[in-house]
Amino acid sequence: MKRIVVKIGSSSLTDESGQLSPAKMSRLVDQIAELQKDTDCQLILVSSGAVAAGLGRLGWPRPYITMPEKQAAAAVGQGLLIELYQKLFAPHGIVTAQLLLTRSDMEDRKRFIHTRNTTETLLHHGILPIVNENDTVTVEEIRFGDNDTLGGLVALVTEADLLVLLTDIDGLYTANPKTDPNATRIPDVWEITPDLMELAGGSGSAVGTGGMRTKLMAARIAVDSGVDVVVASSSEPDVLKRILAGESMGTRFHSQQRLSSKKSWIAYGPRPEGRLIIDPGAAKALLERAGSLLIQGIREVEGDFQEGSIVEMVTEEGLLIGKGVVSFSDRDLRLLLERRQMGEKLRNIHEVIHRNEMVVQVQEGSQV
Ligand SMILES: Nc1ncnc2c1ncn2[C@@H]1O[C@H](COP(=O)(O)OP(=O)(O)O)[C@@H](O)[C@H]1O
Ligand SMILES: N[C@@H](CCC(=O)OP(=O)(O)O)C(=O)O
Repeated sequence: MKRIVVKIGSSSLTDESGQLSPAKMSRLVDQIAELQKDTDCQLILVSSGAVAAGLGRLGWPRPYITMPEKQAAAAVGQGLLIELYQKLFAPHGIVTAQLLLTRSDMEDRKRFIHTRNTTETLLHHGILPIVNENDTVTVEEIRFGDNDTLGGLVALVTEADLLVLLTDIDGLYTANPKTDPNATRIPDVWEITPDLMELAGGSGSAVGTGGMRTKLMAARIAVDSGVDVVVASSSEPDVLKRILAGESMGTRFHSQQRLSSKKSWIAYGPRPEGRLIIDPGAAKALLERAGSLLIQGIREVEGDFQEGSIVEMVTEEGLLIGKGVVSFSDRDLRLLLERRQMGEKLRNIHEVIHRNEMVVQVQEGSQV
């Protein structure tokens, strides 16, 4: 059984006037329904379009709206979006479910697991989850900000096999083809390097958010979690079926390894609440011997955090070595460092971050 997350961008769901396009949506719905019925695939849809649908219905001009107006438009539009999906999926006998998530649902381990359990239950009963950001309640601190990142995290939560980002362009190009006519498509990506990130620009349409840049960020989350990613054009006939049949379409980002679900969550779920400055010996043990972080390797403690919080491990030169679940609060760690300074050996203190609870970054953005 294959599990596929399909993310559809606003431009693929709306017409030139910015309103939801039933014609575009039904073409995509028919493909998803066909896959769900005729293959052994489980599908999860991440759909944008709430803001566009709301603005379209209300007739508000996009360039002049405030954040509360955008959120109000999303509240109107999300209802319209789901109503239309339900109407289009019903003739196929498919029941849909709406999941509205915020960043904090991914940061909190319990809420992350509840999201996973709910999704599993829906899939088990053959119900199609349709996910969007809960735009109405999100303030900057708890926003994903774009649905590409949300798609990457949904692929991580659901331990998907494939993430398909459907958009208005047939993949990643060497430059934004809307501004550079010499740009050529890149069919395969084996490593998302900083140079590749440089190629990706912002959105090319009035309704899109993030452009190719956020698609690459989403691809990084997914490939690090062992999920292949395809960026392809939503208007290509039978695009989903052809991708699943192995046809080379758009740009495929190949995953190299599969981190455990817990490690993927540590890497991309929560924001770190503090930093541990570690010495060169500890950095070497983490990078070369996959060791745990011991109290002896810590030089300094920064931030306010509790046992169980996620913290970063950084060298004195500022190089980020990794992230992990810390076993002590910042207060207790500071106390232990003071006691060490006073000559105590601290031999009976167990790991500050256990190796099973950490993700080590050998270079920016890649984990082992
Ligand atoms: N290097 C690039 N290759 C392809 N597209 C790019 C590139 N840089 C920027 N883009 C832009 O990204 C857009 C797709 O992203 P976006 O507008 O956010 O769509 P969506 O609403 O589907 O998420 C393309 O239409 C294109 O203008
Ligand atoms: N949550 C927003 C989507 C924001 C977004 O990322 O849009 P897009 O770049 O079109 O995928 C909405 O439903 O309008």
